[in-house]
Amino acid sequence: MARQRIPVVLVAGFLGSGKTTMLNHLLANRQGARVGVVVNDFGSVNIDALAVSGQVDTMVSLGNGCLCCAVDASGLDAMLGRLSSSEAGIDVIVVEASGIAEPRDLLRLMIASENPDIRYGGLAEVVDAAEFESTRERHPELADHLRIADLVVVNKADRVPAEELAKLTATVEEFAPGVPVLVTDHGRVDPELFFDPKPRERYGQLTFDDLREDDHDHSQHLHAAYESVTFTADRPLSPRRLLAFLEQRPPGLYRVKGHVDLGPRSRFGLHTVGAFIQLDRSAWPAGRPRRTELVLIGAGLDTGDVTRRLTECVAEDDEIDERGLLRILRYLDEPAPDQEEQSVED
Ligand SMILES: Nc1nc2c(ncn2[C@@H]2O[C@H](COP(=O)(O)OP(=O)(O)OP(=O)(O)O)[C@@H](O)[C@H]2O)c(=O)[nH]1
Repeated sequence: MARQRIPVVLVAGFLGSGKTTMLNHLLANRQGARVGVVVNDFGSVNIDALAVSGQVDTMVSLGNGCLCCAVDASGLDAMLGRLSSSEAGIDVIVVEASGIAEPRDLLRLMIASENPDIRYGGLAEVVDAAEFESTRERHPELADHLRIADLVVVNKADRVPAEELAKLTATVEEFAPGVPVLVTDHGRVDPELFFDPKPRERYGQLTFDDLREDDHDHSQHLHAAYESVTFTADRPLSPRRLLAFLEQRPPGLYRVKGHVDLGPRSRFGLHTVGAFIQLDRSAWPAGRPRRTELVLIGAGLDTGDVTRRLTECVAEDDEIDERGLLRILRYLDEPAPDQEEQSVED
């Protein structure tokens, strides 16, 4: 069985854009998922850590200094190592970048990590709608940040008239073509964009969440809308066409999760966040039908178009496209040669 890797979500944005507010919203609405948090704070007063410490399950602070100044990934890796250990029982890790951290450096640190228990869960860039123009003037690198984001959260929509907001959103989309943009206030984005809520355990001991039930912030349950598409196919997909779909993803597509049938070998788990694609290989569970089952999530998605494009990925014949398979296997997480022998043949 393939390991369940823990997604690591990066939350970036300039000072005061609403990162901590969004983090608090995610924590308050985590619906049973256990969230680990890494806060990259500055100075001696750990304000961000204090703001979230009331709700978080496991808190690891980076202490003084800027994460992006670290020469290698060892600092972050150690933090992620502690949070991803099986004893911690964490389902998702959120790294809140400091208001002056370079998201690109953070992303590099994350991707360079050799921790086998985690996977990249996406970079959300939080933008202050009310301060967008002035931030852009002071920090021209904002355009760069938007481009590398997997999801842009335009926050503080309550502080800007609708017309201005529409103009601003169009500017963001110009900077970051194809990147989904969610407009919200007080960081109210749906946690499902980042992690999967867990069904609450009803038997046995009370869970940590049951004990903390009263802490849940019911006033913040509204959140910015997104679309999702479920796609299933009983015939294998063409690896070549699926790869083309993933590499030229439909505008607004943020996340893909599920598993795909690419011909008579293994079952491929598929996770994508923005442009990041990861496959892992496992055997088909006994007694379960071999079929592709995917959930696709995005903002501003043309759901009909997504379904149509995926339907076109279904292979026309039973011939195995070995070359196409090789190309898509570039995204395989563990291309260990001996796995070939372990795969289940029809
Ligand atoms: N009106 C309004 N205020 C907001 C919204 N989101 C956050 N705020 C406020 O904006 C201020 C900054 O929010 P934070 O969440 O601390 O921002 P941050 O990005 O974590 O800030 P740094 O850690 O300094 O980079 C706080 O006073 C929030 O209460 C919003 O949507 N609307």
